[in-house]
Amino acid sequence: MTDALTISGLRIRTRTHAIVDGIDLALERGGIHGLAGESGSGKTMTALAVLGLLPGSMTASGSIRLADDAGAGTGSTGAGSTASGIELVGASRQVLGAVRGRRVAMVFQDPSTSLHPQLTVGRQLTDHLRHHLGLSKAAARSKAEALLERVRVPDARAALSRYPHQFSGGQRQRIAIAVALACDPTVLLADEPTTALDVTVQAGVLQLLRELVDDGGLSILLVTHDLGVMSAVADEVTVMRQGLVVESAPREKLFTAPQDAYTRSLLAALPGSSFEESPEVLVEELVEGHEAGSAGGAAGSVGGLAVEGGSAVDGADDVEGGAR
Ligand SMILES: Nc1ncnc2c1ncn2[C@@H]1O[C@H](COP(=O)(O)OP(=O)(O)OP(=O)(O)O)[C@@H](O)[C@H]1O
Repeated sequence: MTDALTISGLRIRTRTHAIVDGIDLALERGGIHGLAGESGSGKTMTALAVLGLLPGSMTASGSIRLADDAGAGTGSTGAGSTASGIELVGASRQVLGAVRGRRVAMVFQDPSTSLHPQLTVGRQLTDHLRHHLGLSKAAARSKAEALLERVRVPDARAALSRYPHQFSGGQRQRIAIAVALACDPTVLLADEPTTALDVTVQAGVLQLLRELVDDGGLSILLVTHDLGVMSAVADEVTVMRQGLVVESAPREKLFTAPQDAYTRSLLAALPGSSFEESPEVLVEELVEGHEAGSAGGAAGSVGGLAVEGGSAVDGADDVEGGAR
């Protein structure tokens, strides 16, 4: 398999109707694939179907194949694993259990979903590492510190002793990403990972996702209703509407020559210029857009993003109330 994840003819149904009605999507290895579309179009259910986590009232059919990379992640998933990948639709609990967290991890809009409020960050990370990877206490602590450094949480060693509420929203999302990366997954499903964040920290988290992919070994399916977010970091973008794919294209093509009328209407709703080649340039544009957008009321889009200050990744998030 050349793609990290290949979705073909995916259908998700309730007893009465189709939520997702036969979609195809290929998540390229080492890329960020944006899944965009209006609320209710089926983006989240598509991501949940990858991990076999759909609500009990829904069933999935079609195919979701995860590349079965030799040496990737933490080893073979056993049953269900073939040369052409691991089929996840209809997979057994054993296969899904081996894939979840270890080969495919997920981060959500609200980082509290994956962080226990009454346990220190270090305890959560080390428990996770010891349970899944069987590391010794010392090795787990050392890897936990390295993970926090990888997601650019300042003063990683001290951060291990703190509780989630002692961090700002942006830092908490970074910690949730660290937990997700603990077992070196090959695929990260990120569902609106910046939507709940203050405008001053969104771009920094997006830039972190870009860096994690560029460092190698990780591919990201980025679910968001916000095409501005897509323009900043995605390599490919798939646009969904009412359970169907309306358009799928490389970022530049989608933003400069959208083929579908619905995509064009989404782009027309973006304030100002929304596409540039370089994420760094975009981060600057996003700040300018935000400043202009604050006056013009361009809610929830390109105009709502800004850097975190300093290195454009770290800094303001802390200043705003990071480690206290
Ligand atoms: N537990 C559930 N039972 C039945 N239908 C559901 C359930 N959860 C979501 N749905 C429906 O499934 C459809 C797709 O929802 P989904 O969450 O995938 O949309 P989305 O594109 O991610 O939008 P949003 O960003 O608003 O979450 C929606 O019509 C929603 O109402």
